[in-house]
Amino acid sequence: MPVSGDGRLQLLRSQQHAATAKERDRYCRLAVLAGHREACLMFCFARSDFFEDHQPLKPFKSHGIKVAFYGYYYPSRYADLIDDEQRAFCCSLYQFKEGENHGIEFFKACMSLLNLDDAPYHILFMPCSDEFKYARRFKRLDWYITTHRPDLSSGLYDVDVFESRDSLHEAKGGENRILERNYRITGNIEGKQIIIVDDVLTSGQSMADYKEEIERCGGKVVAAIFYGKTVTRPPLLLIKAHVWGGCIVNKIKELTK
Ligand SMILES: O=C(O)c1cc(=O)[nH]c(=O)n1[C@@H]1O[C@H](COP(=O)(O)O)[C@@H](O)[C@H]1O
Repeated sequence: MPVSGDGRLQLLRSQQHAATAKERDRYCRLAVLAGHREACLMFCFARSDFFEDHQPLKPFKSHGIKVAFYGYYYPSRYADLIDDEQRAFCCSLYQFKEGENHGIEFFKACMSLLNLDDAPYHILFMPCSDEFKYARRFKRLDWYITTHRPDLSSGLYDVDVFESRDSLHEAKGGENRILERNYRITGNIEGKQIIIVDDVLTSGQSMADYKEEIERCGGKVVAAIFYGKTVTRPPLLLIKAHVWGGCIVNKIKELTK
């Protein structure tokens, strides 16, 4: 039976207030079956285990190095489609970006996963849109590394962010955008084993570009850690196929019981 616009909205609201992940999953599936477009995204965000290639705190290889991230980042346009926990994580990520959250827990959690046993390692932070934001974002991790981590050294001052540029995600061209390098590596990183630290991993283009520049200056990049990884958004058809497929399989199971 077709579900009215009001009915679809009701299903969507129900899932937003669902008490458990199981309930949320059920309401999301119902809303997808009822034809609600936003429910597809909600379902996809609620079930990253189905739709994401990489999970938080599970290292993977990319561009020949080990990569780990702390949690998923949902851009603000998706704020209404995520749950409280996801929203709280994004909020902590914004605070990290603004230098209001020191990021030490994130750093410790991701570093311990890398299982690197050939210390010392040198930490290089990803240059961002201007030198003020760069220092504000990373200065407390720099403090933590220099005061508490004899196995590491901090390269906060190895990088000179010499001019401001637009935020990368306002740059046109998607993954094919031309990255404008607004920094130079001025410290001596020759022969050092480098771990890159950044706030968000999206396409991986910035990481690859930074790695190239670090290696041109004689460093060897072994790993990269990120506070968040931007969630991927698969085609709606794929999400619908997943939900409809599951529904059909369940029906067949019921009928053949
Ligand atoms: O601050 C940004 O420019 C930014 C906004 C955003 O929504 N997502 C995002 O990834 N970024 C930045 O873009 C860089 C990663 O983008 P990719 O090169 O696509 O992996 C990171 O340095 C982020 O700080």
